[in-house]
Amino acid sequence: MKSFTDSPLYEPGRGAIVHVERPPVVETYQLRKVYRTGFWLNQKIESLKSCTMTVYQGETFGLLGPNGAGKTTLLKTLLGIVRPTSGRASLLGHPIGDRAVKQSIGYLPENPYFYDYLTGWEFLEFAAGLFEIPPSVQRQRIPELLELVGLAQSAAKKKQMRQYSKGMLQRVGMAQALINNPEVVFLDEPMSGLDPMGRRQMRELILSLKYAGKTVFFNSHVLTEVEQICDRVAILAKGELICAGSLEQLLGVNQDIYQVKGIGGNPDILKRWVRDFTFDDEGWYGQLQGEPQEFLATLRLIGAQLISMQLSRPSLEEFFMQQLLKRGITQSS
Ligand SMILES: Nc1ncnc2c1ncn2[C@@H]1O[C@H](COP(=O)(O)OP(=O)(O)OP(=O)(O)O)[C@@H](O)[C@H]1O
Repeated sequence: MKSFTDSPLYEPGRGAIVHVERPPVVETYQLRKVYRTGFWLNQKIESLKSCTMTVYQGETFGLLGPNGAGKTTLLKTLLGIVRPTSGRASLLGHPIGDRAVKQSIGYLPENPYFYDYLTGWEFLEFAAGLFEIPPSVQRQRIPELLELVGLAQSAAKKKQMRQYSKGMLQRVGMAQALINNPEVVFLDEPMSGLDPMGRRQMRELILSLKYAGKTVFFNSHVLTEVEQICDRVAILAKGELICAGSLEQLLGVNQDIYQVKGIGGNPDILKRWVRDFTFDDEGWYGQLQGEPQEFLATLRLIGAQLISMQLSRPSLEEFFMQQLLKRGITQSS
């Protein structure tokens, strides 16, 4: 597979240059963050190294990377929670940290702290109060949001949050991130701790935000979900942005390799045509080696039936692992 870094769209250190007509919402230029730790603050941890990237309006953008890559640091820097050591960044055209922008952004932290003794409803009223949303608007918006995130009104009104499951807390957190009807939503590991059904609902919710024209920027380890919902992704490793682009740009479509699946026929003949030939109750499958037309003619001759034949491309997970291995990263920190 051709690496994205070989493509003309890629400039080392600058990530992808994608010509999109939409205005940029997030822009960073050589952003760097060094944490100082230790008793004398004499130990340095370089969490972000010269990070330059752009996220455009209306995009669903996924930031990927192993543990300790610097994803949360980047998100917190954009939100003005962490001060960059050097470099520049802007959010909705304003320098990061500008208070005027905070009205237009929503944020779901990775490990949110909720007030245990408040009900979900009371917590949302509290969050709405921070944005000075009038009570009449709150009365309409809170039930709408609860419905959107799939949390029952009765649970939100009656139960204190210390009695909530991880999934319920994540839903309240998401409702809180949307309370001000933000233009840009930052989600740090939104799928974490959710069961398959919860992940699916979160995925649908993120897609509904995208269709509503919001820009969604999220960090995730769940690459299969990212592959299904993101317009563009970037990979961060050891504080460095190693690539960024749309899934087509990063994964490409390998024109030569077809994944084939079928039933029947003589396995000995099929093995000559199908690499990694595998056979189970549902039939046989593998990668076609040879001319598709000749293969189809052979199938007719041996009485086999083709179920599917698709151009293959690596999954995002395979691409992700390749990129890390290329840089000698075999373990997360
Ligand atoms: N407040 C801090 N003080 C010192 N070091 C920090 C601080 N916050 C993060 N770090 C370090 O910076 C590096 C990047 O951490 P960060 O949390 O940004 O990574 P991450 O990609 O979000 O990881 P994860 O996927 O595990 O959440 C790590 O080595 C971490 O230990």
